[in-house]
Amino acid sequence: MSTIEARKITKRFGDFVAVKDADLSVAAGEVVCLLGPSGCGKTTTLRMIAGLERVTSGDIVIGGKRMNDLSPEKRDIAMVFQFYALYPALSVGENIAMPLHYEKISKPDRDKRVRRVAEILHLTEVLDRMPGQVSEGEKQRIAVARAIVREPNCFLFDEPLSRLDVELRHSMRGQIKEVLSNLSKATVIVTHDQLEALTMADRIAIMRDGIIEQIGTPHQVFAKPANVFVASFIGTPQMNLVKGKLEKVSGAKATIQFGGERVELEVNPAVGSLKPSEVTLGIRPRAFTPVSAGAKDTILATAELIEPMGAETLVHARTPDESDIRVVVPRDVKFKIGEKLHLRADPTQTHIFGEDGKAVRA
Ligand SMILES: Nc1ncnc2c1ncn2[C@@H]1O[C@H](COP(=O)(O)OP(=O)(O)OP(=O)(O)O)[C@@H](O)[C@H]1O
Repeated sequence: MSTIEARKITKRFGDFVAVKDADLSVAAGEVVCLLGPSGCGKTTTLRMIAGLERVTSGDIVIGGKRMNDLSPEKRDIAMVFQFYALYPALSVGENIAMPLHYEKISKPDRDKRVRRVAEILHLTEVLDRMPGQVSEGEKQRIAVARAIVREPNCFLFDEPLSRLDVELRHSMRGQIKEVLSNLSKATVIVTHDQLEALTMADRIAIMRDGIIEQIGTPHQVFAKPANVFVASFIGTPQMNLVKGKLEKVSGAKATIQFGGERVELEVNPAVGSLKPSEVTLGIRPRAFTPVSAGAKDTILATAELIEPMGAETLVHARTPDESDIRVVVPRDVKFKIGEKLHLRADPTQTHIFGEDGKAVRA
């Protein structure tokens, strides 16, 4: 059974808490990405699962077995690091076969396994070459081939693509995802690149300051961020997060003072339980529709900077109370700098966060 469970794992370095009470459960065949800013504890979490770092408290359970006291080689996992070192004096095929030397496998079986993973990773053509004679993308695939050739219980990847250029990273994401989905193993990938997480993960665990803030599918963390941090971290351009004052809620309509205006917005019913208070409104840049002047319940803003982005245009605008907002419109919607925008926010993409920063949801 290929599963990974971290149960309330904590890691202290002296007085410093690098990871706090992290719960993570990865099913067989599932890819979970640990995503978060630098220093949030992603690598430490991965190293605790691998056994390269002891947990201060909590349990690591792999394949249903508690692993806390087992060394990395006894955990039946394969790790792929950012800096994969290939043996320069060995051929690609010999590099891939390396992990099998420690196992009792006959030479014909070993060759068969190397050929099979080489086929999966499209390396058959380069098996006889030396590492100096292959491209960076091929080197990365060799590192992955070396990890999967042993057929371990699960995989751990630490920033596997960060050394590759943008184009190669893009194609490798798809290739690694495809290989992993055919292997039915539990996999954890550490990354600080949200695009990598959104494209490769079945679920994403978003970390900040040693704490897992939210775990969910890429769609869940994007469409229903649990708090202001997740909302600000996921999505490009970043979600607009502006302070507002909730004045009253009646049914599905809330009256909110925001951007120098008093607007009535459609909200989810849970907002009805809030007392009048300071709130943070979260509106994705693509959730605004420009409407004509005089339309009701719109947000007024002045265009300050216009950035063409190909099929769309990013407009940086400022509300009368000096909040900066980003608005993305199709390329054919033209604005001039200094022009007044009247914006309607899509209620299904308008999030309300309470004073504690947590999303208010039904
Ligand atoms: N051996 C150690 N001793 C003391 N502090 C450490 C040690 N290893 C990590 N830390 C600290 O723990 C925190 C989490 O580090 P970690 O490497 O897990 O972060 P990360 O999210 O992987 O960051 P990055 O994306 O920059 O690699 C950091 O503040 C780091 O300085």
